[in-house]
Amino acid sequence: MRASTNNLTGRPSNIIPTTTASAARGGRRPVNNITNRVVNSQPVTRNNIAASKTTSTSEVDSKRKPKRAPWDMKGRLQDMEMTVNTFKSERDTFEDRLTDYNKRIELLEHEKQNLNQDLEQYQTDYLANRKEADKLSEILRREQTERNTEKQELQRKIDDMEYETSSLTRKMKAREEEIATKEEEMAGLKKTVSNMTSQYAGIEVQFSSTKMLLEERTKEASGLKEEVHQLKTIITTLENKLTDSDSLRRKLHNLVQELKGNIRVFCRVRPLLDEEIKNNGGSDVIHHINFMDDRTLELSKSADPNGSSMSGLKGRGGGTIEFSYDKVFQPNSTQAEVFEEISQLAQSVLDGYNVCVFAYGQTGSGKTFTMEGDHDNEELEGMIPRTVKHIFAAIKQLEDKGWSYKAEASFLEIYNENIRDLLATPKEAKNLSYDMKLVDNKKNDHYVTNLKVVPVTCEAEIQKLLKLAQQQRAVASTNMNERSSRSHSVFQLKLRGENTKTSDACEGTLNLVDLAGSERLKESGSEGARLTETQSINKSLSNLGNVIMALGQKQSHIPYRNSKLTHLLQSSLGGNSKTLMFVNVSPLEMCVNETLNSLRFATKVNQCNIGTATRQQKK
Ligand SMILES: Nc1ncnc2c1ncn2[C@@H]1O[C@H](COP(=O)(O)OP(=O)(O)OP(=O)(O)O)[C@@H](O)[C@H]1O
Repeated sequence: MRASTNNLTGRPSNIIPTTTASAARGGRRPVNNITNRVVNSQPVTRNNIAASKTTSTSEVDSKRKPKRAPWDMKGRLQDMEMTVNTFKSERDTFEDRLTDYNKRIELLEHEKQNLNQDLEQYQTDYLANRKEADKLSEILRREQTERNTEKQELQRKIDDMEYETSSLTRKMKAREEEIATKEEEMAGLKKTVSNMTSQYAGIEVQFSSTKMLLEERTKEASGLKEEVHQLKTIITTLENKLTDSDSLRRKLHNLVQELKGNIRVFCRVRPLLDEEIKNNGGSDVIHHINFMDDRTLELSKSADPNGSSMSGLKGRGGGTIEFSYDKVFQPNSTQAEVFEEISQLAQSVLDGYNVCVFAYGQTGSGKTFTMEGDHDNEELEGMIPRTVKHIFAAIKQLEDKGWSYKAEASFLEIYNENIRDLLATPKEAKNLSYDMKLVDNKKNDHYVTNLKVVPVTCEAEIQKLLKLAQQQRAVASTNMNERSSRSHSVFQLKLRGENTKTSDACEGTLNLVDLAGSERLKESGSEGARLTETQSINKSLSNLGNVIMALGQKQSHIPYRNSKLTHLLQSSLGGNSKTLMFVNVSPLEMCVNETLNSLRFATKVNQCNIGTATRQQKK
């Protein structure tokens, strides 16, 4: 156990050295004082003693007066005794002082011990304080970190707020400007309002007068309404009458057609081609043909010393002759204009009629152009593609009325009285023979054995077939035309319609025929194989004429079987069908004799009444 302490030094309170009593009384004793005191105090050493002894001996020597004679032994003994005594008393003094010093050393030792204890205590305290200080600095560090974070957070908030403040200030400024503008506007508006108010007063006056006027007009309008109502009734009646008259017109149209024998003839004169214009001195005027109106043309011919015929009067020289047809198309007529005139026929096929369209004329007169045209140029497309387009568009429209149609197409040519399938490739057609056979004995419907009949659903499919056929058509050259086509081509489209709403059904066939060139043997200058071709063509064309004439004259025997062409078209030529013949005419003056023949043939055909077309209804 440590002695109880009463001061900061930790020295036991009961041990107070005399030398430090005053310091102890004054509180904490400074260590330096002790050190100083120890340093300043004289240490008890032999030298010190000797010094003090020396001092005492000299003092004794100074008292030794007078100096004793060497013989004075007694005196000298006395002196010596006195010196010994002096030494003795000095020794005692030194011993006392030594004792004193020892005590002091003891005290200092004790004090040193206390100081060491104090030092230990200080060190312990120091360590404890150090630990405490570390703890506190850790806390302080943490606190600082937290405070820093808080400070940063607060700084951020301050920044945000500053930003917000600045944007609000900006907005406020903008608002202020807006307000100023609005105020300006308002001032303007106020002015306008006041202007308008004065105007309004004027308008109000006007309004009341207009109101009165309106009342008058309303009265008038109600009268007019009544009138309109009456007029509407009249219009409805008229419309009904119009519908009736339209159907009457159709009836009359059909009646006219019937009266005309259902054969119509259109004449088309082609324009001069570029090369021909050059040869014509750069002019496209056709001098020998005069167009009187859209139904009549006049052909003139200068006197011919060789005596070619004009009006059948051989050798009588030049003159003019007039020809009239259902329509005459001049050289500048477009394909679209021509088609417009035959579109009704296309419609008739859908209604269940057989329709036959021929193109007749000499080589190079424009038959193929009229029937097929240019497949790659929509504007120049001929009657076949246009009819097909028209039919498929009409089929689509008729769907709403409950009609659905099935269509089948075939395309053949008759060359030298032989049939060739234009839709079959040479490989497909190899070893096949094409003959005409009756579908059944009761009817005159014929079909061609082995002929490719392609079901078609759209115009595009037919266009493909037409292109294929065009590639395959036999084109032979003659003196008359390099692209002369020496065969008849027959495009056939069979349509079968059914109406789900009315249970009606019908069947119609469309025949579009591009006949071979009609030039006479003499004009064509043909020889050898060409001669045979021309003879064959002439034979079938003249037989076509014979059939039409026989039909017109209502003969009991119609010579259909005399040629493949008439045989094939038997069901489409006659009372049952609507027939149209294009007579194509060359504009070349050198071809005037052929033109005359063609026009005469067409006139004969036009004069025929081949019967009444009947709709082929199926039940
Ligand atoms: N209306 C027309 N407009 C412009 N060019 C035409 C017209 N008619 C015919 N042609 C042109 O005249 C030339 C002869 O016509 P196309 O070949 O049609 O005669 P074609 O009577 O069919 O002859 P072929 O008997 O040899 O078949 C062709 O170059 C054709 O493009």
